[in-house]
Amino acid sequence: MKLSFEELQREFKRVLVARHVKSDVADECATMFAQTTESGVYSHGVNRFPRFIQQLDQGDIHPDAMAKKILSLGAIEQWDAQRSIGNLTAKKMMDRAISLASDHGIGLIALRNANHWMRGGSYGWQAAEKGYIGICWTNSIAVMPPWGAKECRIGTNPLIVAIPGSPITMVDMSMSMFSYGMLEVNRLAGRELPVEGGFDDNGQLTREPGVIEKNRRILPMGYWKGSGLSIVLDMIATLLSDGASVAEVTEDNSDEYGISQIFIAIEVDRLIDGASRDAKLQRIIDYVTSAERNNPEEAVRLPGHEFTRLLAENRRNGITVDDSVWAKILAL
Ligand SMILES: NC(=O)C1=CN([C@@H]2O[C@H](COP(=O)(O)OP(=O)(O)OC[C@H]3O[C@@H](n4cnc5c(N)ncnc54)[C@H](OP(=O)(O)O)[C@@H]3O)[C@@H](O)[C@H]2O)C=CC1
Ligand SMILES: O=C(O)C(=O)C(=O)[C@H](O)[C@@H](O)CO
Repeated sequence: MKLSFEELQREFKRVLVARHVKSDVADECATMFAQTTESGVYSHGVNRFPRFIQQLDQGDIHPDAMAKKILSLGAIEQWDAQRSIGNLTAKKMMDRAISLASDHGIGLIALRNANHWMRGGSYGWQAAEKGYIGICWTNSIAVMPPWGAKECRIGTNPLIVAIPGSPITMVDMSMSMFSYGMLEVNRLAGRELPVEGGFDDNGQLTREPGVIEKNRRILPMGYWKGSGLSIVLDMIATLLSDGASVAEVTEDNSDEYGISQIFIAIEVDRLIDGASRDAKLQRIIDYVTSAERNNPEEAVRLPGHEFTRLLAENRRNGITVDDSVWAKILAL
């Protein structure tokens, strides 16, 4: 089915207000879920809303809580999210990193006790829209086996790197070959994965999303490389925030809450003039996209460059929402 931004936002807000979330908080949170969906990231917008409500109902998320600053070390600050709403707090933390970067050239916020932030790319994009390089990542509960193992011991810990420019270039990627959200998108559409995404119960590589969602033998992106990167991202977030690691979240908590996140903003405009910046970026873009194509029908593209088109299409034609997902939300 097709829905408008307003229909999505109104329904998300209704569900939140019905759970006694304050009207202004519900409004902002609903707007972020609707914006993520409208941008084409269905996995962590509309599709993930029922899971967010489940965590709110369980008491994992504290809707009245506000993040509080713990300490300040020049361009670095440590904050405690106090289990507040993940997407709202992440937005505030990137704003704070940008403000530090405008004073120091770079700003880094390490956040503990946080909740799932949904689309990590929202916060990288937020920095890039203001002219800053945005880098952020989060840890998670253990949902992926480390390279060589069968049992989940590491997080999908997505890493986001966003570069200001026209258009913004941004990688927003899970440390697994596919995020669980993208496995769900493919399963709901009845599609096989374009490449192997994990192992089946017999230890054979598989493209069946449903099998991997069930057995959780998801592949790290780049095999051992994604496994290693997931581990060091977890270590940095844990140390700088003095917060919980994937091991602690998994062994000590009843679900995925109390996680650790990093938000970095870096100044660009005082290091290079605008015309040189644009020319250098354009040269990179042209060089990459003019590579001889493997498949003549498929253009070579840069990450993040599709969002402006997707957003315009969704605004023009309405936003595609899976019927079963919407039915679940209407019943909340
Ligand atoms: N715990 C958490 O918070 C988690 C959150 N997530 C969120 O899930 C969402 C989806 O993540 P994930 O499934 O890893 O994303 P994808 O695998 O869909 O994409 C990963 C990256 O690869 C880029 N890309 C994909 N195809 C191409 C291509 N043909 N050419 C160039 N670049 C390409 C994407 O750019 P483009 O966007 O332009 O397609 C994106 O930057 C993210 O928002 C992520 O933050 C994921 C895991 C855990
Ligand atoms: O992978 C995802 O998608 C995601 O968003 C996650 O947070 C974790 O992998 C996990 O919570 C999925 O159950």
